Amino acid sequence: AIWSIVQKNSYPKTVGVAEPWYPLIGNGLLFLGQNDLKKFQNLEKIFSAAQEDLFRLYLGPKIIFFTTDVNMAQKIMTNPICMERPYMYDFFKLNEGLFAAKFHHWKGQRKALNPAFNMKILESFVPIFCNATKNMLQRLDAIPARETINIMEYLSRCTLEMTCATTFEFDVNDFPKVDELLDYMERFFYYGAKRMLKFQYHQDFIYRWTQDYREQTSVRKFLDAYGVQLYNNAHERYTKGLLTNDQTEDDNNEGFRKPQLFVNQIFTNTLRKFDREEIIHNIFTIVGAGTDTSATEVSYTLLQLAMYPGYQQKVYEEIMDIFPETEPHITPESLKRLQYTEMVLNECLRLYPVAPNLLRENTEDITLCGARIPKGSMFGISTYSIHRRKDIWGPDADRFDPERFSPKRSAGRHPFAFLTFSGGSRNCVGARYAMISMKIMLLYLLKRYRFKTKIREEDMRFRFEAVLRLDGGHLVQIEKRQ
Ligand code: HEM
Repeated sequence: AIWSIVQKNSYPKTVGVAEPWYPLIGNGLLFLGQNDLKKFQNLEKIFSAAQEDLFRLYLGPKIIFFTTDVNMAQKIMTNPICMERPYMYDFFKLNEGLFAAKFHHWKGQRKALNPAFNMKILESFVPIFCNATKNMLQRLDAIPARETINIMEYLSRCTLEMTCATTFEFDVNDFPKVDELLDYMERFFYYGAKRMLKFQYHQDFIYRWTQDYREQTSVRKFLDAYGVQLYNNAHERYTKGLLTNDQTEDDNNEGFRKPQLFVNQIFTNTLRKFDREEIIHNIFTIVGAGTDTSATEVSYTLLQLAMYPGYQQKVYEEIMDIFPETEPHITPESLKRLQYTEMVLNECLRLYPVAPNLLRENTEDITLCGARIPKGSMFGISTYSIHRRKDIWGPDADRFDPERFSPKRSAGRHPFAFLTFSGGSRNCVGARYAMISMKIMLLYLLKRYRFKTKIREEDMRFRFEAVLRLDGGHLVQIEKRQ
């Protein structure tokens, strides 16, 4: 107890402390015994009350130096000595993949995999995105009129189909238990995020005795068996010379490029050799990072449009104006013309950032706000709070207003004011992939249906999970357009 008091007072006042704070447990009372809803609310209360650019949150003896300030966020996220992933990312057990990898490991991987998300490759994915969306429409068509559905369930199945098909040419519709697979993936990430806020579970030797550990392990076993099967299959194709990195156009089909699947990129990478473990972890990373995220953001967007029929009509009119055909010709270029739709999407990405908090670690001592912070410390950037700062977004920052992203109002905005895809070189590698696929989903969905909801913006409550989860789900009714 004495040591924790000494530790608390060893920093200057410029680096505040979240309250309530107690010796030994630090800010633990904000989370101990609280449900996921309350945990989220308590964190947000602290963040919105923060006066200092940098303040400390104590999970027991562990400190996280949090910020809700854009300049501080930029300082941390662009500093090469703050690119490390803290130990908490180990809880996801994907350390050999891009998302959770330690800095020395990550650097070479990221350089080698950046080209796997270039525009030419993304363009070759467009038919896959369209097909997955059309399959979703078929499932939605079967829903009786005026029935309330959680649209997220349909969207996550659709994005799983997209990520599996673009990662390793796997059609999830051939898999007899797709819903089980989705459920397992969601649960796997859920346990990782839950463990982050349970500091008493941070030590492996304690966690190993918990029910959560047993459940996370059984979920992982299921997913691992699956990952190994996929790896073996891809490896066999690779040894037979069937995985190539060929990006030339198909002679018989003008303008058509064979989709350059992620697995091809990784097996045939000329910049770096990936071993078996790295390939399996990266496959899980891409499918994991690309499925729930895009589905969540499109769900929030549809819900928001259902709340505001005027905005929905405006997006619909833009879509019909640019893509009036039943079978529109879609390219990343033509999607760029959906400017109002993009403003709406960005506004939803601002209000509902899928990762409400980002974490980093420093590999060398650093001085911030006059305090010397030793290497190996943890930093937290609250994107959710930055996105709702009234000094940046105006007094109505909590309100949905797509005009905030008009070119005029965006001009001069701080580059770290909008962090849904994170910032600095450890940002989201799939951001363009996500934007293209999300626009395609919105395009088809809004062309076909009108969305309605009984949910009101002020009633929305969030749960602390791996992604920003809406309590009660994204409940909407769909009405087929004539
Ligand atoms: C709307 C959709 C998405 C959002 C909001 C989003 C957001 C993010 C964020 C915030 C991070 C950084 C986390 C951090 O700094 O700690 C991240 C990392 C990452 N994302 Fe995304 N993401 C989305 C879609 C995707 C998609 C579709 C893919 C792949 C197909 C993807 C792949 C990744 C990967 C591999 C990383 C780790 C990057 C690295 O550490 O180098 N994401 N994403």
